Amino acid sequence: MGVVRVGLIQMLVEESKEKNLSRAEEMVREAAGRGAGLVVLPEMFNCPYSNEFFPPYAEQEGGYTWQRLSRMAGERRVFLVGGSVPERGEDGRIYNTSYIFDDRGRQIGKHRKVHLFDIDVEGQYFRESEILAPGSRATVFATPYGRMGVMICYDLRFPELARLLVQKGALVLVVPAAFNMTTGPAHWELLFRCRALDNQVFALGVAPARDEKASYVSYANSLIADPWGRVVVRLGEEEGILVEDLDLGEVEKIRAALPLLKHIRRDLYEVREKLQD
Ligand SMILES: NC(=O)CCC(=O)C(=O)O
Repeated sequence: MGVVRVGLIQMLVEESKEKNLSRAEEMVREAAGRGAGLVVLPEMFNCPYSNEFFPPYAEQEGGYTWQRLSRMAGERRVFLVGGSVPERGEDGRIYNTSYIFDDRGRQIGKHRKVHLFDIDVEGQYFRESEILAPGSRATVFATPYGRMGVMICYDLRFPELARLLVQKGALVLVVPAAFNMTTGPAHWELLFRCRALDNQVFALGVAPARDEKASYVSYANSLIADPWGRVVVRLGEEEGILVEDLDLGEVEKIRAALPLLKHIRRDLYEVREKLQD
């Protein structure tokens, strides 16, 4: 367990996949140049966040976007959580998928969004389930700094999934996301602080920059919450990169002083993974 310098990429997502990939590449290069060892991209970073775009943008694992991500990680020598992209699964269904690479460009993890974003609140309607299929696994990956878990956006609202990741050893929750202008101001920071505090971990939220002209407007505000439940740093609505050192030793220190995870009454209740495929 050590100190990891993270780079959170809050990039503008446009309609052109090629431009999005080039922008991601540039910003990953900049984050690496500033010493980041782990870099994170936002949800659907290569594709506008809208159901109509998911099928034409979907690619299979190992496809063009995957190869570009692998190259970014390997060339820049960073661990890379490749935001998320529409994935065409082996079953023909489309998933909202995050690929994770080590600093040699080798895939070391893959998370398919488990909870699909189907909401109808005043100011925001979305139904991912009309196009996307849900994943069925809790994803943790190993780094030289410690283990980390991945959730994609709406997944963050489910404390059971965060707890499963923590039970599997995650010290950091990495969350590529794209909240909107209704739920973002109300819940974004609160959710990150809660998941960080109730699991005593770092929680990283990485969103696209805000584009008022898009059909779905990202709240942006990429941020880091620490195991004490504080927001350490936060961006605004513009494009930018958050580079920050996380001392993962803090997790152990805070857990020793305030032993929440030890005080769980496993004789009364439990969170358990049920694998489905
Ligand atoms: N892309 C998403 O899953 C959005 C989640 C969101 O905005 C929320 O309020 O939850």
